[in-house]
Parts: sequence; structure tokens; C-alpha cells
Amino acid sequence: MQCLSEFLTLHGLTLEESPTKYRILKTLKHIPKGSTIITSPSLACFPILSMVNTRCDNCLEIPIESLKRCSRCHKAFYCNVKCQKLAWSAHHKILCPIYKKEENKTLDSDYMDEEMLRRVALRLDKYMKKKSYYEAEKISLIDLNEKINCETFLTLMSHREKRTPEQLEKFKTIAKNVFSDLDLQNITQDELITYLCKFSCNNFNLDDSQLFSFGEGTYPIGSLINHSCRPNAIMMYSIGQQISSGPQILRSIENIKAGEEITISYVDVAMSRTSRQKLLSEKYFFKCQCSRCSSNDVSIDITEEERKVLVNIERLTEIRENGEANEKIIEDLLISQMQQNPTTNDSISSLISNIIISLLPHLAEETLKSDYIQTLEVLFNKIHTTTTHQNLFTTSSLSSATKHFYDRIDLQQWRESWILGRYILAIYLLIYPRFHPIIGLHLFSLAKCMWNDAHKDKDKAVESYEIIKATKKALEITHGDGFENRKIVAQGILDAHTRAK
Ligand SMILES: C[S@@+](CC[C@H](N)C(=O)[O-])C[C@H]1O[C@@H](n2cnc3c(N)ncnc32)[C@H](O)[C@@H]1O
Repeated sequence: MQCLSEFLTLHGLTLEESPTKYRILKTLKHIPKGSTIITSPSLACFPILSMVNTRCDNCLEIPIESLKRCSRCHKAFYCNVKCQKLAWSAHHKILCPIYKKEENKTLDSDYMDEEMLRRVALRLDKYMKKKSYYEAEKISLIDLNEKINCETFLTLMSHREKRTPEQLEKFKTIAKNVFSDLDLQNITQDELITYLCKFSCNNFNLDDSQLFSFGEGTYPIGSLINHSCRPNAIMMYSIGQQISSGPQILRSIENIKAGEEITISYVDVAMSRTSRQKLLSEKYFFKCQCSRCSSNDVSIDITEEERKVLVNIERLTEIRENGEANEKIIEDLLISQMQQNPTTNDSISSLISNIIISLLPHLAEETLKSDYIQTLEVLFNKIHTTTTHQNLFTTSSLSSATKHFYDRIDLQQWRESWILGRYILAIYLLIYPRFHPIIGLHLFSLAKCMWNDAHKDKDKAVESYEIIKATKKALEITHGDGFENRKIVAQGILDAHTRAK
């Protein structure tokens, strides 16, 4: 498709055919980490069920003033008249009487599929109706974007032939309902089934800047990006822009060389290899061949939690650089710690805390690039060889540690919370890509805890300074320069610096 490839070239990207992945999106130029690679609009997006009463149906923002409800259907909520008008002309004019008719309908996940199908079908039908206009040589930029978005959606993979009869039956029923509700002129009922198949392996859950889920969206350009369990990019969302609902922002979390493929993760990278592969094969119909999935140095006789650590160690071994001296320090630290108290979990968690303290400056300054990763590798290898019965994660698993962390924050028990927070950070650094949004957000919470506890303790003040600097670095990369809480972080850096002196 000519217009899509021109659009991608304009952004320094190119789409290549692939025998295994159908197409792959590559960059034509070097992309430094923390860059916005491309921003693209949705074909349709709306709040998830739990948010329909709290977020605007048009721009998905939570307004300062209360939302206004459509007086006809009582179902759609908007920030203001402008959003209401935009939604009215896009789809609500047609959907409002349908909503009214189905006032008592149960809202479930099938309903979400139905809603997405209505909105996408209306938009595509409108586009197809005016296709000859869109084919003219000179069209406005807005129309050109519409053409690219609609045409790209039509090229997306559906994997329809691989679906189970039950799934197809369900899609058939939804398509039938939607087809009878809407007066579609250019789309058949059968094509609607294919669209539903496309949604299930291409659509996105929208997360806010704190990583809480708030919406669902169809983003055809974003859907061109393949998966890797070791991704070099992430998707973020910009909400509250009333003209275009929820633009999707593709950001690099690694330096990406010219000619390299751009990848995101379709699943939580913290999942074990088995769980990732199961999900990828059931929902996306492929077997992941990424370097994390293809290496075979993971022993099978380990718990799920240990596996999480080990799959990341595969990654760590690949990027060894020159941190031998540091490795030695940590190894000595580990040995002395184990000798002091070889069996309790306390020795391990305090050890991890020590390591984090020593590595934070590097994280903030980006010196000794991969040394913290190497260090953790040495650490965990040692733990596994020296303490065979000790499972770092069974007594204090990541999820329960996270829960305790936030409980302590609620109780304003700052010391307890930063001890837990440092431990969680160590594990996050192992599990997630180095600049995953979760790392920056966690550093931010940790900085706050430490800050609150650092009044009298100079060492803590120094550490809180390192953590707040690391927070800034991480959030700038994942969330961009204008990240939320930027002012608080900047002020925190100044205050912590003064206190640490
Ligand atoms: C959202 S689409 C990605 C773009 C797709 N390759 C295309 O050209 O339209 C998801 C589909 O791409 C393929 N895919 C994505 N990542 C892959 C990978 N790492 N290995 C093999 N196939 C992959 C799978 O068929 C998957 O269902």
C-alpha cells in the first residue's frame, strides 16, 4: 500500500515482508532510547467497562468537573459539549438509539467486542463509501491519515482459519447483531466476523501513565509491530486530546540500530517462558523465537518464580561488557553475607539491598552500562549454587512483597516500605527490560518512601538522591520529558541534593 509505506518512510520506518511473521517493521535510522518513534491515532477506542462512568467516551480523559451524560440514551458520558459533538458525528448519532433500546443489556466482554465492532464498522463503511474521493491525488492531511488508518486495518492478520468452532460461533452471533443494528452499505456480515478475529490478535489494552488499564483500542499502525519477550519499544497513550481520541505513542526503551526490527511485548515479560508461549500461541498463533525463548539454558526442575529469574539471566549473559571489577566486589559481598548468616532470607534481602545501593548511581548516570545486570546474574547464580534449598521467592514472592510495600506506604511506615521497595526493585531490574515503565514508577514510589524517612540519616539522604535521579532518567525514557510528576521529581532532586551534602 503506497500511502502507508510513504507515511512510514516519513517517520524513518519501513515494512518488510517476512516468511514467518508476515511483515516486520524496521527502522531506517538509529533511534536513541527514550525517543518517540511514531504517534498514531485510533480507529476506535473507548473506556473499559469499569471506567464508563468515570472517563469521557470521546477523549477518555477524567475531567476535573463531573462528566455529562447523554440525555437521550443515558449511557454515554462526555467531558463537555465539544467531545459530545465529536462523538455524535463519529458514531453516537447512530449508536444512541441502539443504546437506548438495549438499556437492560448486561455489559460483559462480548459487549466490548460488539461495541468495538460497531464503531470500527461505521468508520470503515463511511470510508469505503467515499473511496473514490480518497483515491484522488490531492486530499487533506486528515483524510490521508484516515485512508492510511482504514487501509492498514484491512491488511491486518486475522488468523480466522485457525479459530475454534466455538470462537467463530461467538463471533458470528456478535457480527449478526451488529449487522442488523447498523445499516452498513459496503461491509458484509461475513467481513464483520473477520474484523472480530482481527481485534482479538491486534487490539490494545490502554494503560495510563501509572500503568492502570483504562481503555481498549484499535490502532492499525501500532498493530504492525511484532512481539518480542525482550522488546526494544513500548506503547504509551496520550489522552485528553479531544480531536483524536487517545493517540498511541511508540517509544524506544533501547537504542535501536538502523535496520533493526522494532518490537513490543504482547504479554507481561515477567511471565515465565511457558506461560508466555502458551498465551502467544493461543491468542496470537505463533511460537516465539526471540532470544529469551530460544535459549535453552533454563533448567526444568525449578519453581515458577525461580524461572522468572533464570529466563532473565539468559539475557544477562548476552550483554556482558566490562564490569569484571564490579562483579568481583559483589561476589565478595555475597560470600561474606552468606558466611555471616547462611540460611535466613534476611541475609539475602539485605544483600540485595546492598547491591541496589551500589548500583543505583550507575542506573542514574548510565555509567557501566550493563553492570547491574551482570551483578545480579552473578548474585543469583551464586544463590542457586550455594543455597540449594533456599528459594528467594517462595517466602516473599514479588506480588506479596508489592502488596506489603503499598500497605506500608498507606500506614506511613517509611522505613519498612523502602526496605521492601528496594527488594522489589532488585527483582524488577532482573525481570523487566531496564527501561520498562514499571521501573521508573517503582523508583518514584521508592524515592518518596526514602525521602520521608531520610530526615536525620545522611546515608539515607544520599541514597534518596540517587534514587530520585534514577527516577528522572527512567521516566524521561519511558514517559517522555513531559512525564507526570516531573516537577515533584525535579524539586526532589534539588532537596535531596541539599540534604545529602
Ligand atoms: C499485531 S500483529 C503484528 C504484525 C503482523 N506481523 C503483520 O504483518 O500484520 C500480530 C501477529 O503477527 C505475528 N507475529 C507477531 N510477532 C511475532 C513473532 N515474534 N514471531 C512470529 N510471528 C509474530 C503473529 O501472527 C501475530 O498474530
